[in-house]
Amino acid sequence: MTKLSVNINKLATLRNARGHNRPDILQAARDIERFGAEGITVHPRPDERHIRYQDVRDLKSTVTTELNVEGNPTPDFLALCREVRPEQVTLVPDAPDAITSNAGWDVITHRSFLQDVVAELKGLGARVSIFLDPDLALVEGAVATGTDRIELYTEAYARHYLQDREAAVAPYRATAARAGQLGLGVNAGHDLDLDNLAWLHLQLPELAEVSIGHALVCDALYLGLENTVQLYLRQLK
Ligand SMILES: CC(=O)[C@@H](O)[C@H](O)COP(=O)(O)O
Ligand SMILES: NCC(=O)COP(=O)(O)O
Repeated sequence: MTKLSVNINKLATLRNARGHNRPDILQAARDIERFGAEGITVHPRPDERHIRYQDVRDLKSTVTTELNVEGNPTPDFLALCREVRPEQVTLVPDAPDAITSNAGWDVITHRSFLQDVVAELKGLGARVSIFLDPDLALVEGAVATGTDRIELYTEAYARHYLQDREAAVAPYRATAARAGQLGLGVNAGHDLDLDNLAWLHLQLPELAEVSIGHALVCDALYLGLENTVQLYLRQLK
């Protein structure tokens, strides 16, 4: 079974557009869980342009499924993880000014750094996942960090899906299969949507979790949040 973790960054973007608390992202997280999602994902960025560090603290006592906190393990981010102890931490090598995540880890170059970070986070009780490009050559490097899971960066899959879905998914299928053989769990995320999700799910039997935000929140503007969460869940059946 593949779990759906809803990324609520874009609800915080909307809230931050005014100085008030509308939409209330804590209430939204509760509702998203009530509508059937199995996790809530947030990606606090250093400029706090959407999710704020205080949101992560507040979400920890609100979320009853699993809180997945994504980010680059800077000293501030690690201090937040020590305080909040999320169920899952997804390490993403973002530059502070990145518009959105745009690459997975170079797990070879950063092996020793990642080993230290993964060990500390696991010591806090978190499951750790490492954001990774779909590249077979990287899987053993990911194993060497001690991570529990990888999160496959699906931007390229989403970009090529409509042209040739078989070619688009092939590197993901191979990378997920290798990860599974080596004992790593497999998550996926970035630009997944109602068009491309079912095919990825069908082709990757290892897929434990998808985290989806941007497209899901856009769809919710037209379809409503409850209906949208359920439509995404249906793609994972
Ligand atoms: C890690 C990842 O794939 C990202 O998609 C991220 O969580 C989204 O962040 P933004 O909402 O800031 O684009
Ligand atoms: N880890 C990916 C994520 O949380 C959401 O990415 P996106 O759906 O906003 O592109």
